[in-house]
Amino acid sequence: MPEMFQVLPPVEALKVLFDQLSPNVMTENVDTAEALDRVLIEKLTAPSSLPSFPRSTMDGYAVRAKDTFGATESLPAYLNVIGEVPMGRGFELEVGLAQAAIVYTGGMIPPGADAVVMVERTQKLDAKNIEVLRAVAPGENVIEVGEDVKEGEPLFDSGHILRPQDLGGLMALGITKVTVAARPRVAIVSTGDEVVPPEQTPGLGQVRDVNTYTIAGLAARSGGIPQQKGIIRDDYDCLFSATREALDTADVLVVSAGSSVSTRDLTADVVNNLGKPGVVVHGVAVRPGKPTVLGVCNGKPVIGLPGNPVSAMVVAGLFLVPLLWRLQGLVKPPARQRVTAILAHNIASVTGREDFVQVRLVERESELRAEPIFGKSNLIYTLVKSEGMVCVPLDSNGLHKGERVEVELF
Ligand SMILES: Nc1nc2c(c(=O)[nH]1)N[C@H]1C(S)=C(S)[C@@H](COP(=O)(O)OP(=O)(O)OC[C@H]3O[C@@H](n4cnc5c(N)ncnc54)[C@H](O)[C@@H]3O)O[C@H]1N2
Ligand code: MOO
Repeated sequence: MPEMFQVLPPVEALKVLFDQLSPNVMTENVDTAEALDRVLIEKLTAPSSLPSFPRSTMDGYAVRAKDTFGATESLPAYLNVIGEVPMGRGFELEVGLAQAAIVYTGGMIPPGADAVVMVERTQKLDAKNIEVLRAVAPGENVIEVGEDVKEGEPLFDSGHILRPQDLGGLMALGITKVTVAARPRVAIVSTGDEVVPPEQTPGLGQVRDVNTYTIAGLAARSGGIPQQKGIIRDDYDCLFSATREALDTADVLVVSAGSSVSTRDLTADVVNNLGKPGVVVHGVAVRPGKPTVLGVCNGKPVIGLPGNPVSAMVVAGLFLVPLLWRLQGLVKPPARQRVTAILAHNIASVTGREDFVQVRLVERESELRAEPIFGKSNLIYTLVKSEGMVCVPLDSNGLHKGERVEVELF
């Protein structure tokens, strides 16, 4: 039996892994239309101003503001209508003294005009003449050239994660292609003689594969492309050839189970033989998830997850998620949503270890309560029934009922 491992705090373990990786980020040029949630790897500035022509924000009449000064219902200004500004086209005529042009919302303000009177603030005298019942100030109801964004203005820094409104903003400027980080391909290999595919009815002593799917989900949410490589027997040669093949076409390898120290646990040996330097961390000061393997094989990161479903999910959250963002050029993963809640029960821990406890959030008397869902890490429905996790920090020996805690939401 091998020696029980030396555990490292999670932050240190992650640093050991990152220190072995190249800082280079793989990029690709993609259609902006397809770039939602991708990490931008270029600095973008506006190639032109928006809007590129002055636009009306109202349906009404484009006028020279000074021609309306002093106008009231009892003493209106009289203006001559010289035409109608068509939508999507320019307008030849200039609006001169005591003149107006019909304009619609979003239409171009014609030359000479500097404001728009809303149609309901006017009265039609005949086909060619109107009364203006209220004065407008210069610029009123007008969007100026560059009011949205000015030519040359910085838009996004490298490292920005593109949101729906960003895609719209880029398209408005005609930026139809962007350089983004390539999505890391994450090969997921599950091991275990007892693990069977979900579509199979488990025999005595067998369980359906859970981890492949929770890990694939986490990887996809972190910008990765999961590659599900199936279930491999607890046999060194089988696991070695399956993981070597998987690594050939992936950027990251995740092995579920076999990360502990029994004779059946092959992950560490396999990682040591897949490439240099092999295992860089075996054992992390975290519960659940202590028997974790982190390695690098010829430049590619490998994570050996403990097989218990809760442990696999916690460890993937601690290492796979930041790793995938780091491969996409982010030093830190985007902050997860958090809420503050009152802890409903004590959570025991010991110093020198981070504990992650799943909690259900319940609103009671307009206060949010975090109810820990205790259970063995071999379960999956403790995770399914919870909304987030509470972390008991390394230097704490527990959290007390009634304490305010931060809940990191799933
Ligand atoms: N003597 C010791 N035994 C164990 C220790 C220890 O320190 N000393 N640590 C325990 C802890 S903590 C964990 S976590 C597990 C880690 O085990 P392995 O990573 O080696 O994984 P297995 O033993 O193969 O599996 C553990 C458990 O998880 C189930 N499993 C595995 N794969 C899947 C899957 N894809 N979907 C669903 N469930 C899965 C498997 O059936 C086992 O029940 O070691 C403890 N033992
Ligand atoms: O670490 Mo095990 O992961 O506590 O269940």
